[in-house]
Formats: sequence, C-alpha cells, structure tokens
Amino acid sequence: MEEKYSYEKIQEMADNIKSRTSQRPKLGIICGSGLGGLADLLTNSEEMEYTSIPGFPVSTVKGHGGKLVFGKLEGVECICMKGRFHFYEGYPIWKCAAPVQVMKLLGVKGLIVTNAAGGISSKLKLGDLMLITDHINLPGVTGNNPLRGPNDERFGPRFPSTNAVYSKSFQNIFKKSAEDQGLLPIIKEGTYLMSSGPTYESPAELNWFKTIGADAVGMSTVPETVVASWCGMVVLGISLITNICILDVESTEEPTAEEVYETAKMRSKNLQNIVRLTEKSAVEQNVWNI
Ligand SMILES: O=P(O)(O)O[C@H]1O[C@H](CO)[C@@H](O)[C@H]1O
Ligand code: HPA
Repeated sequence: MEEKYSYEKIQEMADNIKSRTSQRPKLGIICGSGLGGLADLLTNSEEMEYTSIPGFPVSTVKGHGGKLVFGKLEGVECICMKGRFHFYEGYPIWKCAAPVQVMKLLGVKGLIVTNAAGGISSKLKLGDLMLITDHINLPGVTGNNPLRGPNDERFGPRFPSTNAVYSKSFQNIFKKSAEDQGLLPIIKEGTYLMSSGPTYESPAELNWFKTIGADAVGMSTVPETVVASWCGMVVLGISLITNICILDVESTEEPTAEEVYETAKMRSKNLQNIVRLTEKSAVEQNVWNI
C-alpha cells in the first residue's frame, strides 16, 4: 500500500510551486467534469502542469485537464485545479485530496469545490446548481476515509467534526450572486453522496441512496472537502446536475458521460458568472478572514 504523504512531502510540493510563481493564492477552485472553464475567470494567469510538480498526481479522465492555473479573480490571487483526481482512477483516496493540503501550505483560506452530479431528488432538474449543504461519505463510512492513517496536527486534529463543513455564509453569498444574475430558479440545495465509481449507480443503489437522504450523487468532492475542512478552510460546494438518475429498473434509458459533458458545457458560463460575483462579495465580506 502506498504510504500517505508526510507533511514534509506536501511542503516540498508547495515549495516547488512557490519557487516558480510569485502568486500567493488565498482562494482555491476545483473544477468538476467539463467545468474547466472556471479557470478562464482568472486574469494574469500562469499555468503549471501537474506532471511538472514532483509527487503531484496526474489526471487521467476526459473533461479534466491536468494543470494548476494561478491568477487573479476580483483582485484576489487564486489557484485553480483544472482537473481533479478520482478514487476510481486508481489513486488511494488520501491522494485524491492531497492537492488541498498543498493549497493549505500555499496559504489558501477558502475553497470552491465543483462537480458534475446525477440528480436523485425529484426537486432537482437537469442543469440545476445544487449548493451542497451536507454530504454522505459512503467510502468514508465504510472504511476508506481520506484522513485514515497517521495524523499530522500541523494540518488538523485527529478527530475533526464534519457538522458544518459547507459554509453557510459562503452559500448565502452564492445564492445572492445567482439572484443578481436572474438565476435563482436554478439554485437548489441538498446532500451530495460520494459513490466510488467508475460505474454509474444501479437503480437499486440509487433507491437506497434516496432513502438515506442523498439528493445528488457523484464520484468526487467529499475527500477534498473533508481534507479542506480538517485544514481549517472555508468551503463552498456546488454540484451541477448533469443528468437525472434513473431509479426505475424497467426504464430503457441510461446515463452517459456524453450527457454529463453536454450539460456541463451548457451551464459553464452561468456558473462562471455566479462564481465571479460570489468571489467579489466573499472578499468584501471577508468570509475567509484574510
Ligand atoms: O465529480 P466530477 O469530477 O465533476 O466528475 C463526475 O463526472 C464523472 C462521471 O461522468 C465522474 O468523475 C463524476 O465524479
Ligand atoms: N453518478 C455518479 N457520478 C456522476 C453522475 C451520476 O449520475 N453524473 C455525473 N457524475
């Protein structure tokens, strides 16, 4: 089993990055499938390929580039992950979230995590943006938590709570920003469940997830959020509902990666505009204490 990165290993990656850019990001953005366009929000941008950072994982999935983008958004220096790491790619779950620890050592205080997700709840429509208010860490509760293994208190405590990992004030700002863009009707709220993938879920699994309180399902986000919260970051989580889950085993329809990318393409600009406004207000309201 691959050994978890030590504090020193994470520090090495952060130092490597710092030696190559003068930017010192305060906000991190993780782009979900097909949502790499969020990186276009950054001005004066500089890019760094994941492969150029010793020890950094490498993206293997379509719709996920493989670089860090640094730049300014509404006057604040940001780091954007254009391409994230999923458990189903074969990485240990802690490694999927290790870039968040690197961000922490770069000085990041706030994190916007986005994803493409399937809608389980009947209140969710295709193309909705669901503010994640809570999550079900299915791999975590069944023994695969990103914080399993030695704990380094310099990042966070051994037994962190997960009661309020998704910031209410950040969510309120996002809602207000969507309202200012006339997009409030597509903003929903709910619980995101992480399943391991890469198979899309069976109707029986989806019906089970529904009974345990999941509104949307995806294959990411939770490891990154758990680690960000453990590290003391303020987190905003957003799921773009790219497909409606099929809960009826008699249905002849099935989910496809193509529909996921198509929906992501359709909403990409809307999400960018809301994120820009959110960032502006979050800075004005000093949501991250910077
Ligand atoms: O969660 P993100 O990275 O947005 O991607 C989602 O989309 C892919 C499936 O279509 C899976 O990787 C799932 O997790
Ligand atoms: N299930 C899991 N992951 C996903 C889905 C889904 O229906 N849609 C986008 N990512």
